[in-house]
Amino acid sequence: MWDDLKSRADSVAERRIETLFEDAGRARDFSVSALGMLFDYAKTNIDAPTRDALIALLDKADVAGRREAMFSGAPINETEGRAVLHTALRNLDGGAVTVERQDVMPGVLDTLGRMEDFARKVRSGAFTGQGGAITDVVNIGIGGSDLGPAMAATALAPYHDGPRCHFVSNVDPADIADVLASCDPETTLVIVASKTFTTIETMTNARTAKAWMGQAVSDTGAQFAALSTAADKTADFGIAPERVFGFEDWVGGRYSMWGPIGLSLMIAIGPEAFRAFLRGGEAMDRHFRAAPWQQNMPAMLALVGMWHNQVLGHATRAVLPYDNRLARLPAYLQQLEMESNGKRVSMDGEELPYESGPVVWGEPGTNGQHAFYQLIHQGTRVVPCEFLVAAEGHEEGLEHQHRLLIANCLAQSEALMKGRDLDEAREKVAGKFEGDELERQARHRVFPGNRPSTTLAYPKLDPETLGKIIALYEHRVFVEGAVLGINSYDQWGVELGKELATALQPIVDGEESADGKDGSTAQLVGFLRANGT
Ligand SMILES: O=P(O)(O)OC[C@H]1O[C@](O)(CO)[C@@H](O)[C@@H]1O
Repeated sequence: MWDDLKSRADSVAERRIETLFEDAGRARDFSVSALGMLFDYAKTNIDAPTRDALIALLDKADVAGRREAMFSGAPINETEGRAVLHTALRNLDGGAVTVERQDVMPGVLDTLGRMEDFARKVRSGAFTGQGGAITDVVNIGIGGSDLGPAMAATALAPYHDGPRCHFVSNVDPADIADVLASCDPETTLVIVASKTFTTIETMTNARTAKAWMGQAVSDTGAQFAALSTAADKTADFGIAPERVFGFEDWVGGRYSMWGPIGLSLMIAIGPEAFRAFLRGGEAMDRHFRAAPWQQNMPAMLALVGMWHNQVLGHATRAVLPYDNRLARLPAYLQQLEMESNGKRVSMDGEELPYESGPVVWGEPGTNGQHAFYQLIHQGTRVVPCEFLVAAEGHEEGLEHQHRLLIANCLAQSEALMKGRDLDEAREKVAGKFEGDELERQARHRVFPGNRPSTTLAYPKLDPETLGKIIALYEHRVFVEGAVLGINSYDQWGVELGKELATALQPIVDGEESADGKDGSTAQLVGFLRANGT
């Protein structure tokens, strides 16, 4: 199958994407419309037979069967023996979802209710700090316990009507110091977000926050809440059970923002808006389970990605939101996609015969245009681009600026596809240069074009739409993992560095010698210790 796709790739290598638009129905046929959103992949070199061959991958890998295994609570995270049920966190209709014959929904809905109750009290001032109503919420967490709520808090800024919300993740003391400098300990709520409650960065920052608060507040524990699967450890930290919001190990860290890990977001935007976010995710779940593959947005998003990465060999993918509030989306997707599908062996431990998931990176437009788009348009590598754009912004009276933003987004995908040939480039410089110099100058102005991109267009970045977009990307990762035979739900690749950091700590502290370390590491320790550590 992969060989068939590779030979298709060879046969279309010289074809210009724009020639595919000789078919007047191309745009409609090579798009998916669902849930009020439009995913347009017409500006790729995928034709109908290629699409059929890609869809065949789904059937070969029994993606439909695996999808139902996931939704029904089977332990599809096979290396850890766990179910994968973040979808239960947004299953607002509460229909039974069973893990080991136990319906998990009563627990999920009970925790959601407790979160809403707490969020309302914080927002209304019924829950206070020593100095009165809470003015600032500091979420301390890292990876999945940070990126989701931090990304969404930025995305949904127009919906914030609660206390200010801050996110601390890095063990670099600069991170927490900068945040705490703007907060009053007497009116700050600290939320320690950690699935395991052992992550060294988070626990170190939590202790720092506790010490900071302790200088002004007599009962610091009363201004702390915890989001974790480890109730025993949250108790040891001194956080009362009524402010501990638990979840189960079938929620992966990078899939966890729909449940307790979303508490800081819920406090910022309110429980009703948070429910709208959940409803968006739930709607995407229904779509993903029911839509035939060709009309299935997550499936087609995944297949287009695999065509570019595994078949054509484009190693990276740029995520380019023309929506400034999605500034953290690329970072969020880096964890979601690269921690999930950045694996070198398949589920059964065999080396993958193809590339794993791509490198994902990006920045909002139009900023990126003035930074790295040069390489995207004229560099030697092809970087498939994923544009996101809203039909409407939130800024009344500035609609003309939003239209300018849209024009820029559409212009980029058009420029990537069409490019500019040497004749056009010559015309651009004719009159300014002559002879050989004209030729030389013209060559610098050639855009090869034929560079693929997709665009996800949606009405407006409101909570429900954000929920749809995030669930769309989650399911894309699932489909890609299922086709590649990867376990998308473990992350052993983060372990080695953690273990070595623990072993290096006493060496950096000067308590142990660096003898026995490699020469480079020993030299760096020596330099850093000699210069201030
Ligand atoms: O929520 P925890 O347990 O603190 O983990 C934080 C992050 O660390 C990781 O386990 C690995 O870095 C991520 O998967 C996770 O989101």
